[in-house]
Amino acid sequence: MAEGLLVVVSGPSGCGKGTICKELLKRNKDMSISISATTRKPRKGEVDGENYFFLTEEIFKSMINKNEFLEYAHVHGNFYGTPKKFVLEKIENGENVFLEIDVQGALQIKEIYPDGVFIFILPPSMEELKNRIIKRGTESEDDIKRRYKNAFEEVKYIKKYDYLVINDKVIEAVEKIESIISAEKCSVDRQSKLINKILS
Ligand SMILES: Nc1nc2c(ncn2[C@@H]2O[C@H](COP(=O)(O)OP(=O)(O)O)[C@@H](O)[C@H]2O)c(=O)[nH]1
Ligand SMILES: Nc1ncnc2c1ncn2[C@@H]1O[C@H](COP(=O)(O)OP(=O)(O)O)[C@@H](O)[C@H]1O
Repeated sequence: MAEGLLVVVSGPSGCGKGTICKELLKRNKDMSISISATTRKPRKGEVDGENYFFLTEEIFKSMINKNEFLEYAHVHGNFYGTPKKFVLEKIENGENVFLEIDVQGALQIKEIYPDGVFIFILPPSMEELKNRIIKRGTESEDDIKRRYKNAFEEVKYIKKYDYLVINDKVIEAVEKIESIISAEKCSVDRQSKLINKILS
């Protein structure tokens, strides 16, 4: 069986990564999303084991020591990491897995898994980004400032990614990502086993 795709989605806070991934999962039953671990405190309405695994710094660090993360990074003052087991099992099983992670994590994944598909999301403008973070209403004023400032650092890494999707209308961004995945699945490199089978 062909391996599933590992799809990395990054973008500044408030650009709409979460919204887009949620919609993608709703529409595509063969996709799953990796649930990250974090030391950030849960936002109102966030559920442990659904949005994130909310951990203490002590437990997070013990997972680092046990090599249980595919990648991890310190972002906006908290630790975030991708638990290894879930992602590797799904991919081996032929399923497509999304990682919604920051640029530091994406670069680590690129080193160990260059076959991944790397997508960067941008809002239509930085003004709109600020409006979206404010409108979401989940962050303190200091955190909004920090996330907005970090956005300008994160966008410096866009060229490390394979694709850029602008999230103006959610549904259009979702459709673009679905098209990227369809095209990637048709790539010659990813189909060498199938080519051999057909030609044998
Ligand atoms: N490296 C890494 N970054 C992550 C992971 N999970 C989430 N992030 C990133 O951490 C940042 C903050 O996430 P979050 O606190 O949910 O805030 P949001 O981006 O404003 O929704 C975002 O850039 C996420 O993509 C992870 O497992 N690893
Ligand atoms: N295309 C869009 N147009 C308008 N608002 C959006 C759009 N995409 C997301 N939002 C809103 O912007 C806010 C931030 O989106 P979210 O998915 O939480 O971003 P991220 O996960 O990148 O931090 C949310 O309130 C969400 O409803």
